[in-house]
Formats: sequence, C-alpha cells, structure tokens
Amino acid sequence: MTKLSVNINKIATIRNARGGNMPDLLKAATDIERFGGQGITIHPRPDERHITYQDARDLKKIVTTELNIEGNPVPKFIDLVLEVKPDQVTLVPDAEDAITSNAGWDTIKYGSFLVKTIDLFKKEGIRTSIFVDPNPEMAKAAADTGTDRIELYTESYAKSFDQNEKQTGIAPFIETAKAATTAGLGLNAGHDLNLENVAYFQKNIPNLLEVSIGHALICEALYLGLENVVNMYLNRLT
Ligand SMILES: CC(=O)[C@@H](O)[C@H](O)COP(=O)(O)O
Ligand SMILES: NCC(=O)COP(=O)(O)O
Repeated sequence: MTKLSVNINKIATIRNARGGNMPDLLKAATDIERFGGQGITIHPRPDERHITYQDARDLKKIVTTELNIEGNPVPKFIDLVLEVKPDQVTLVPDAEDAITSNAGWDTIKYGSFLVKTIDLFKKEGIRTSIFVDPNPEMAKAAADTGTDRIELYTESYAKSFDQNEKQTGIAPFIETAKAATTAGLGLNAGHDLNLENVAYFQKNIPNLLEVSIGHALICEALYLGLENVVNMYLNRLT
C-alpha cells in the first residue's frame, strides 16, 4: 500500500499572508490525519516563507501518524531535525532562494557528504530519505550513503502527463524504482503529483511506500474541500 503524506507548506503560506493564525496549521494537520491522511510533510525553508522552525517543533507534539521533515541539510536544518526527531527526514538539495525544489541529489558527487549526514540522523533513530532524479545510477549511489529510502522527484513525470506523454515520462521512474528495490532501498515519491496524475504513477511504480503531496492538494481543496480531497487521493492510492 502507498501511504499519503500531506505536505502542509501551503497552509502555512496562507497563514503567514496575514501574520495571524488563520488557517490554524496544527488544527489542519490534526484534521488531515482524522480525514485519513497517513503522514504530514513539511519543508521549513531557511527564509521560513511558509513553515517555520517553530511549526516543526509544534507539529512534533501533535502529529500521530508520521512527521516527515524535508529540507537542505544546512547546519540549522540539521540542528532542527536532531531536536525535533521526526519519523523521517528527506534531504533535498535546494538552493536557498529556489522558488521550490527543482533537482535531486547527485548522490555520486555528494556521496561522502551524504554518508556523514545520513549517519547523524540514523544514530537518532530517524528514518532517512534522499530526494533524487529518476536516474538508476543515482539510486544505486544513494544506497552507498546508508539512506533508508529515496524519494523520486516527480516533476518531469507530471509535465509528461500534462503533455499526454505519460508512458514516456514514467519510463525512467520505473527503471529507477527497480534499481532502488534491487539496492535494498525503500521508495517514496513527490513533487507536482495531483488528483489527475497520481493513480497512473502509483499503479506503474513497484514498491512505492509513500507519496508526499502538497501544492496541488491544497489548491484542489480550495474547490473540493480538504476532507473530500484527502479521501479522493486515498481512493486513487489503493
Ligand atoms: C521536496 C519537494 O518536492 C517539496 O518539499 C516541495 O519542495 C515543496 O516545497 P514548496 O511548498 O516550498 O514548493
Ligand atoms: N516531497 C514532495 C512534497 O512534499 C510535496 O510536493 P508538492 O506536492 O508540493 O509539489
């Protein structure tokens, strides 16, 4: 079964727009879990444009499914994760000023850095995942870092789906998923997945443990309602 981890960054975006506490991020996280969401994902960026470091601390106290914290492992991020001790940390090679995540790790070039960083988290019992492009060589090299899982960066698949080229677009993801399984890695996926494209992806990717979905889900919820959208995703993932 593929678990749905809801990324609540964009709920924090709306909250921060007025400087108050509406929408209440913690209530939203609790409600998402009550609606059937199987995890909460956050991506506290260095500028705290949406999720703040304090949100991460507060969410740790109330999330009852799984808390996944994503981010570039700069020192302050590492310190936050070691303090909060989420269920999972997902390392993403984001530039500080990136509008969103836009690449996976070069797990060959940054192998030694990733080995050291992964070890820090695993020593604290935190499950680790590395954000990678759909490239079997990157998956194989990821296994050498000691990571528990990789997360497939699915933007290129989403774009191919929109261009009616999903069969071509998904091909490298299938190959990378097979390489990950052969290397003994768990498999997550995320970025630009939505109600239209998620089912085809999940049905074609073997051993997919978790998808983390945020931007589209929150946008869809503006029209369809949060509880309804969470259940629509769950239905597409069974
Ligand atoms: C790694 C990943 O794909 C997500 O965390 C994505 O980066 C969401 O970040 P934003 O919500 O800031 O776009
Ligand atoms: N890891 C992907 C994630 O958490 C959400 O990405 P998106 O659905 O906001 O593009």
